Amino acid sequence: MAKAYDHLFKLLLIGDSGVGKTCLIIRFAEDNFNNTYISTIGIDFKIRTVDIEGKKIKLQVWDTAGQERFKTITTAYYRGAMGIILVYDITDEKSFENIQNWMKSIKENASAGVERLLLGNKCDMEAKRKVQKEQADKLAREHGIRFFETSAKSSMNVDEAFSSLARDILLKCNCVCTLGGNGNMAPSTDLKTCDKKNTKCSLG
Ligand SMILES: Nc1nc2c(ncn2[C@@H]2O[C@H](COP(=O)(O)OP(=O)(O)OP(=O)(O)O)[C@@H](O)[C@H]2O)c(=O)[nH]1
Repeated sequence: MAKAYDHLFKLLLIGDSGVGKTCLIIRFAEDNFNNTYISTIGIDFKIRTVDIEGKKIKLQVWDTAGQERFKTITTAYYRGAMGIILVYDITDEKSFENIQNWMKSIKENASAGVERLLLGNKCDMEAKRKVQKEQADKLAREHGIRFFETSAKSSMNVDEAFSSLARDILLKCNCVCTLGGNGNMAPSTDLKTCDKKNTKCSLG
């Protein structure tokens, strides 16, 4: 039977508790939004397949708990990710300051060459804005990564952000495939880099 996708990319969202990681994933995967806040316990994932450059890209998007007490569990998943999305809340200055710590955590725990993306979420709450777009633009430039302001509530830039990260991974074509292809992301060694540009991943 033909495979339903050309590539499987594993993405991970990190950032302080309450910035909207779960809501961004739900908006992206299910086009839904809920105002109720239920803090993530540990780790979870959702799936959506998108078309990029004529390829079917299955995105397995992992949601991590922002709370410090889950750090040991969540950092174990960094190494399996091809793309990591750092999220802050534009109405919460501390969550933006902490992006530096999340960057450090990526350096310590993720695979070298992992694609990163910075998101300033809750941009529908302009009246409560504490972080200016220029500040985040500057930070993103310093780290050589892309930046979007998003709203999981209004859906602004959500698809664009995920697609842009998927496109960057595809173009870079580290083309990391799962060896087992069973949809599980083990904390450490189930990934392989095939570094063939724009070819179909045969290992997935
Ligand atoms: N106005 C607005 N509220 C949002 C947005 N995204 C999330 N929220 C709200 O912010 C709260 C926290 O959202 P979550 O997605 O659960 O936050 P999280 O980052 O996953 O939090 P942890 O699981 O604790 O790490 C919820 O009450 C959401 O409804 C947004 O884009 N705009």
